[in-house]
Amino acid sequence: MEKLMVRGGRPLRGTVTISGAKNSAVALLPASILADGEVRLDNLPRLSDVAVYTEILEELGGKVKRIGDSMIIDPSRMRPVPMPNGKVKLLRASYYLMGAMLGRFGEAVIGLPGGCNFEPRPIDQHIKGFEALGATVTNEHGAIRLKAKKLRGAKIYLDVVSVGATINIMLAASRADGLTIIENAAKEPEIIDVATLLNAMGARIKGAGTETIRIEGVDRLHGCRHSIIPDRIQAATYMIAAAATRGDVVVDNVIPKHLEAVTAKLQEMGVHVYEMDESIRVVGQPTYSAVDVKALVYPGFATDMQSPMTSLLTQAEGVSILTDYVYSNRFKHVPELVRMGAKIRVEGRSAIIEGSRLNSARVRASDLRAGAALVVAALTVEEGVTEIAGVEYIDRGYDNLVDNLRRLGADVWREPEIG
Ligand SMILES: CC(=O)N[C@H]1[C@@H](OP(=O)(O)OP(=O)(O)OC[C@H]2O[C@@H](n3ccc(=O)[nH]c3=O)[C@H](O)[C@@H]2O)O[C@H](CO)[C@@H](O)[C@@H]1O
Ligand SMILES: C=C(OP(=O)(O)O)C(=O)O
Repeated sequence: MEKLMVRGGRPLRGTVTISGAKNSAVALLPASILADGEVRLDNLPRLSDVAVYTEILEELGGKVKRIGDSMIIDPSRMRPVPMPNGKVKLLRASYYLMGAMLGRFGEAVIGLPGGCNFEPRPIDQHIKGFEALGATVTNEHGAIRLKAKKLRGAKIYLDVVSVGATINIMLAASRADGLTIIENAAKEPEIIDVATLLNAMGARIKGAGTETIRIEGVDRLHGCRHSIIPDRIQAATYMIAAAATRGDVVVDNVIPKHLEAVTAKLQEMGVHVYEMDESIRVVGQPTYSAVDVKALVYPGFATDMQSPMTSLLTQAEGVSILTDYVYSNRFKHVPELVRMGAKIRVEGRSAIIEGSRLNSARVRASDLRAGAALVVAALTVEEGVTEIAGVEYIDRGYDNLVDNLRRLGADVWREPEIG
């Protein structure tokens, strides 16, 4: 285990290039299971979640070749190996194995997912979708067994807007007989990315990115080449860190449209933000106003950005209220920020944040974005070194974080965590 050491107080300056999106990559990798030829993914991020998923594909019998930031997956010899335990427990997105294996083999046994458990994260809508497509789904001691002789298209209305359920149903329905319609679908850019890959493989999916997705099932899906969209959450984190340190950073290789909610909120606080074609420049200012933030489904302010945003709001004058309407309890970063001197209290699904000066401390990341929040907070601290344990969570979702921050002028390094 390692910890991250941060000597803060230096404004971030320069350019950071954003990698491909984690939440796309962890859906596109299992989507390759559905093809009968080679799938090449470009702009693949270097993340522990991607490394674990690659090993899972190999355990299924896939041949995987990594060339720089690309990966070629040959799924032709894959088998429906049961995976009740093991690597599937290490990440949330292992649930996509259910939809992809059901689509390709008509069967799967997959342990309930792991990953960041900042609160209970049910998968009832995924299961409802698979059952509507004709699968039998049983929970056997914490592993989900799925079986279907033939999947049939169906109309599925999601009770809650769920990214994972929308993608999982798209994966299985691509190989079903007839038409599937998902109503109340999630609209996140990663869903469009998965639909783009599946369509390049020969699927017939329309409406991804809207609340109604129509999937006409096909008999076979073939290999293809696809470039993964930029990671809007990593990009938002650097934007927030640039503002928090009163720096001047160009965040490059982004789709500015995907970041509109964070851009608008930063501008409302008084941060100067300039959008270009494929980059965004963030210029920090000496003072910021308090603002209210509501984390919502896309195109709202993403829940994954709310923890780093909490850290930035400690730098504003006055009281900000941040409410998470997606995950009501996603506030495990708050006690750690309080340890650093932040004045924050949690009431129901809101964090009430008073502007305050932060100090260095020993803190622990309990999940990926809680870790990002602690990094942003630590970068603002004027004196001393902040020690952030739990770096393995941060490694799930930030490509090359230490080098990127150092290139921007931060004093950051990793050390072994002893004891
Ligand atoms: C790998 C991946 O892409 N992870 C993202 C994905 O997670 P994930 O796909 O797991 O999140 P969902 O969009 O499914 O969850 C949204 C809300 O719906 C609830 N729900 C979800 C499914 C279900 O069957 N039943 C149910 O009640 C959840 O508890 C949550 O309150 O979207 C989240 C919300 O944008 C992000 O925070 C995660 O980074
Ligand atoms: C919660 C997250 O990821 P996951 O769903 O993979 O745990 C995240 O990316 O912030």
